[in-house]
Amino acid sequence: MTSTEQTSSKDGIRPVFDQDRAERAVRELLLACGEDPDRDGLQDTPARVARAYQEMFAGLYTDPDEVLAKTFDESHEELVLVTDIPMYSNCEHHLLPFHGVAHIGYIPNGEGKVTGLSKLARLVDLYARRPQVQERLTSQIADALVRRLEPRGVIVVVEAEHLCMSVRGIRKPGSRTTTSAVRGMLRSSATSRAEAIELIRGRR
Ligand SMILES: Nc1nc2c(ncn2[C@@H]2O[C@H](COP(=O)(O)OP(=O)(O)OP(=O)(O)O)[C@@H](O)[C@H]2O)c(=O)[nH]1
Ligand SMILES: [Zn+2]
Repeated sequence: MTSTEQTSSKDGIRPVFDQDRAERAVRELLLACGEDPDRDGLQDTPARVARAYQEMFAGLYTDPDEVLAKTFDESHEELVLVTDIPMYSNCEHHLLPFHGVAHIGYIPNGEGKVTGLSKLARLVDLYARRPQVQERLTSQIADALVRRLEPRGVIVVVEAEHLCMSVRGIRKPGSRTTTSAVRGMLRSSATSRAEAIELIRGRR
């Protein structure tokens, strides 16, 4: 394996982005499409596309546990819910974007493990910025929260439109996919789960 193919044992984190290799691949793709990568408008395209992928897949190179490393000593023991976090990802099947919003709720354990609200949005960004499927994105966010905050419960809901279903293939623009991942007492207690879902549904 080359260094770029290595996957660390921890949560799929990869060590580096290989800019040269990505540029060569984009140039090849343009050639395969019958384009001339040396014509005026395309000369800088391989480098631009490579940089764009580095940015869109930046979550491959970051440890999610670092995002949640700092916690606050707050004794809050009821639901904390952040809704409508904008989310942009790329489906790993077609490398086309899927985008929408994420809603994240958790019930702290009352022993001081409360995270900063922005960290929930950072966690969405980190996992979204990888080649993904929506189901895995949703459960990875939930599982990172379980791992680091040891909360009483977690709920993650992601609503997204997949461009691979809009601009190609079945071509159904506007269709939305909703996925959820529910852990702990938000899974075991129907009342707690219903309260969280009601707050997510009634947010506007
Ligand atoms: N479950 C799931 N499926 C996804 C996601 N993103 C894309 N897909 C689906 O992945 C599937 C890939 O199906 P394939 O039959 O291998 O590929 P394809 O011939 O391009 O499929 P079509 O999109 O139906 O044209 C498609 O049904 C996509 O809609 C995702 O996040 N989750
Ligand atoms: Zn797709």
